Parts: sequence; structure tokens; C-alpha cells
Amino acid sequence: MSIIELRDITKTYGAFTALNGVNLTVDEGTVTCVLGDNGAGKSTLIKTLAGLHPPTSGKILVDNKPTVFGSPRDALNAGIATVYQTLAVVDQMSVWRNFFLGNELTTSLGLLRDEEMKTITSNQLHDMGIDLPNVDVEVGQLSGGQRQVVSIARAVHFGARVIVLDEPTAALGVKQSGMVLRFIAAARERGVGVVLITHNPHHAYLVGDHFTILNLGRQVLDADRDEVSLAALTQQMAGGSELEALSHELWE
Ligand SMILES: Nc1ncnc2c1ncn2[C@@H]1O[C@H](COP(=O)(O)OP(=O)(O)OP(=O)(O)O)[C@@H](O)[C@H]1O
Repeated sequence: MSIIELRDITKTYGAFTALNGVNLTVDEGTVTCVLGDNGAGKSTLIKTLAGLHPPTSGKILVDNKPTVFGSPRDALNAGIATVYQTLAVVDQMSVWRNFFLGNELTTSLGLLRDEEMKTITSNQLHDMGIDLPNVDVEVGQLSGGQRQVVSIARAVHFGARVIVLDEPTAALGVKQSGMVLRFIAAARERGVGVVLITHNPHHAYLVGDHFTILNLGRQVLDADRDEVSLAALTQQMAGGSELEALSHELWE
């Protein structure tokens, strides 16, 4: 079932059109990849999904009902969690404190239930395939991939139905990217709808069920996995026909 659907979304900034008639459906337990080069409109799409700004025209449906996100809180209440590249984690705090940041478990006297929170954090990460030897370590000591994973696990644990990931592998090496992609697959297995924003078709193709390419605000590809090969995805991302024309020019 689709959790969220964007229909014919357009966003203009003054005379400039950043999104032009974009359609996107996020289903339970699927990974929808949004690809695009710089300036394609990816951040604008994230802001629309996160309730940071309303579209100029078009509809947002949550559970098939037309919805207006007046603020990021509305998007969160609808179960949409956005994990930004600049992660909302506090480097000087432990993994478990970060995990429960803003959602701390306390006793009736207001004391933190430390041990319980540590166990839950550890189990949650373990269940999704990440074993941290110690959830007491500061987040600042984790690798970039582990930090991403903690942020995603936190969103899943606190009930996100859709997680929007903004270039989660952009700053990571091969091994770390692999860890994050494995974690994305684990979130999908739990029925979470994932929107993976990336400019890397190889990463997208490793986990994606559906692919959309944005180019200057327009959707130039919108295809299920069985309708597009990695080669076709890569070629479209690279500008496809433009590249062919360029090589023709070069060798003529
Ligand atoms: N607040 C704004 N006012 C005017 N133009 C904007 C604004 N925000 C974005 N744009 C323009 O909209 C276009 C799409 O920007 P957007 O940030 O969504 O692209 P992107 O795909 O995320 O690119 P990048 O990967 O470089 O961040 C760009 O040309 C950008 O300059």
C-alpha cells in the first residue's frame, strides 16, 4: 500500500521552476531512489516531503488522503522522518543518549532509565545487523557510516513509516557505504518506505525498487527495477543522449 504520494508537484522560486510536475509514490517496504545531478531539484523535493515548504501546485496524499504539511511537525506526525546529510546527532554524547535524544525514558521521579535505554539501543542496532561493542561511546568516535546508521535506526525505532535519506553515502568509502546500504535494506524488510536521494546510480541500483531521475526539476525517468538496467540508469544519469552527441562532436 502506498504511504505517501506526490502528484504533479511543482515548486517555483520567483520566476525559477525547481520542480516541474513531479510524481512520486512511496510504498511500504520499498526503496524509491531519487537521482539527479547538482541543481536537479533533489533538495527541493526533500523539503517538500519534510514539510519545510509547501509545493506551489500539486497534491500530497498520505494514506490516500490529500494532506497539507504546514510544518516539519506535520510531516513527522504523518510518519515521515528525514535524515539529513548534516546529521542531527551530538558528537559529544554517547550513542544511546543520541538514540533517545528528545524521547528519553524516565522514572516517575524524572530520572533517566539509563540501563533500559542502553539495552534498547543495543538491541535495535543488533536486530538491524549492526553490532557496536559499546553504546556508551561518543557518537563522534563512530565512523561516518555508523553515524548514519544510528540516525536511521533511531527514526525506525520511533515509528517512522517513511524515511527520507539525503545522500547518505555521499561522504563514505566503499565499505562504509555497504554498511549503510545493508541497513537501508534492513529497514525495508521491516516494512519502512525508504526514499533514497543520491547522485550515485550504482548505490541506488544495489537497493532500489523504483527509480526516478530529476533533471532541472523534470522527471526524465520514472521506472520500476524490472524496467531499467544499471547501465541504462547510469547512462541516463550521465546525460545520455547529450554525452552521445558530445562524443559525436569530438570524433567527427
Ligand atoms: N530558495 C531558493 N530560491 C531560489 N532558487 C532556489 C532556492 N532553492 C533552490 N533553488 C534553485 O532550485 C534549483 C534546484 O535546487 P536543489 O537544491 O533542489 O537541487 P539539488 O538537486 O538538491 O542540487 P544539489 O545536489 O546541488 O544540492 C537550483 O537551481 C537552485 O539554485
